[in-house]
Amino acid sequence: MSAAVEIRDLSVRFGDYLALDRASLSVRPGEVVALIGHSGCGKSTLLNAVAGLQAVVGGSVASGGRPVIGPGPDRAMVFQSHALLPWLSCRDNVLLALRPRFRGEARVRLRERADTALAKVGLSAAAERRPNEISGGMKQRVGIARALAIEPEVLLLDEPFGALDALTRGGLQDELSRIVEESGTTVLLVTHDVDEALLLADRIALMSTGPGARIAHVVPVPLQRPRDRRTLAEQPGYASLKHQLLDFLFGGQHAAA
Ligand SMILES: Nc1ncnc2c1ncn2[C@@H]1O[C@H](COP(=O)(O)OP(=O)(O)OP(=O)(O)O)[C@@H](O)[C@H]1O
Repeated sequence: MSAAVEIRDLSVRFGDYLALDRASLSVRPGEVVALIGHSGCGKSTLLNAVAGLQAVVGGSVASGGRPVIGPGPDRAMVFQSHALLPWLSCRDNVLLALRPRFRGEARVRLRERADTALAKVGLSAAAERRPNEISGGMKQRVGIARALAIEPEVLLLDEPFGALDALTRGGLQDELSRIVEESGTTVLLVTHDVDEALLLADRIALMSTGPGARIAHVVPVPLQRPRDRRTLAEQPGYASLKHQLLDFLFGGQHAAA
């Protein structure tokens, strides 16, 4: 079976600055891979390249065995800022993403799809509300509903909970974990949060610091699922894994491998 996402020797340059230098990562179908690394190392750049939003100077990205040459309905991105249109209701924001994906489907069917996606993230009651009438956490949920509604093969999450308070973030991480386990969607998640990575990921890709960043190590997370944040730390291996990740981030081992 081909990889869900295959990043091979990817290089990205911004003028004189070589941000990524031959970065490689393979994500298996249904796998959740978290990408962590220092601020500015190139995590978003890598994710944007997978989304087809970033020009590259070398290497390749494939999604489901097909070369990525631009954005496509097989990949959906959720950004840190929710990027909702303020004049549309939550439902209409989701519908906007759905229409080009399911062209030709009846309005009533599209609406059903939007409402199912909103229900998955617990927002049925807010379907008619506009973004300025809901909280930051709810806006981020709409962003996730919008991404899920197009039934992508790969969900690309760029620090989706970074702007939220700890309590809201925890709730959304639990929801995401449940949704991903139920749907079997492949996920590539950029995060700064080691605990988030350990809660959600099957493997954690550690990115070296730029210029010339690449994937320095990939660490498996063999913790039992379903994972519960309240008992996760008691699982055997948790403490040493967390240690290893913090060591990488703060122990000076983050230079290019
Ligand atoms: N459009 C651009 N033009 C010039 N330089 C850019 C551009 N986008 C990113 N960079 C540079 O490329 C490097 C990688 O940026 P990127 O946003 O991918 O890092 P990141 O790891 O996602 O950072 P953070 O964790 O802070 O969000 C940084 O040094 C950044 O300044």
